[in-house]
Amino acid sequence: MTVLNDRPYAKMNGLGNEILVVDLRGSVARVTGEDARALSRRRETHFDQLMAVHDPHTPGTAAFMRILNADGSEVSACGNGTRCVADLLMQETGVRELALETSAGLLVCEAGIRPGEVTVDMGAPKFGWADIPLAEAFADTRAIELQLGPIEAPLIHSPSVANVGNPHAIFWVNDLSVVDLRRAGPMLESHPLFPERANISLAKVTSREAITLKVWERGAGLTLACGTAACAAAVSAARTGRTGRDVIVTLPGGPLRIVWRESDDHILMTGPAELEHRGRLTAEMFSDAA
Ligand SMILES: N[C@@H](CCC[C@H](N)C(=O)O)C(=O)O
Repeated sequence: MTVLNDRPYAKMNGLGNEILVVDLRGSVARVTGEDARALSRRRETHFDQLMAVHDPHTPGTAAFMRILNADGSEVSACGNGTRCVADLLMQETGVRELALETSAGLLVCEAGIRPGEVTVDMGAPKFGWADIPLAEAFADTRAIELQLGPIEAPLIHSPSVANVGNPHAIFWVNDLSVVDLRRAGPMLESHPLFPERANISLAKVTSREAITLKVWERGAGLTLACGTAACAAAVSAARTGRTGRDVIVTLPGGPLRIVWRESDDHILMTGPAELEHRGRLTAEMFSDAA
């Protein structure tokens, strides 16, 4: 019998990015990659990211979170999932501010003006080639050498790269359908330049304050929204002079506000979290027959 049997879960979403929150507080149970893949295959627990919520490791924090993609890989950041967990724990305890911990550090979360709205301090971005990480040295990561399509007339090229807790490549385009991300995404995600793979975005800057974004997520595929991709696109746009530091990033699932604060270099992401249903995990959810 799986150790996850009878654990409570909440099916949520952040702008349509499907999030499964599994509450493991008070137990020593851990979600394996295989568990995650099994849950993701089921309709009622289907997810892009699974947020496993554990008892806090650090005094003063509300919980420790492990994050797994639908393919079972473990990662250290998920913007939409963080808002979902924060909203759930804020509803549970009545607080309007709390800190969550991941393997990458602390994330301070604050309730917004509208119900379900949360602002997360995502910390400072990293731009060094080894921090992304890239497989080879690039002095300037605002535009690296990578292209798709014919050598003399590439369809997309020279992405900006950033690490906002996870690796992102942002291709600047005038037309978001210039390439089919369903086909191009898997190739670029696993390109030899990205030793830990990467999240791949097409970004269209529509004004100094607005970006439209489509994302192919590492380990999950095309999603309706990706919080960290919105952060990576916003800081990369500001860094390359395309926008200011306070932008609305519109994804297929809707908009996120991203502010890259000058005083401490931190990124603030604001957007909604929505609860769809709650349930309890059962042993049969992990069996092949399910
Ligand atoms: N949907 C997420 C990002 C989740 C992790 C990503 N797929 C990765 O592998 O780095 C978000 O909202 O940030």
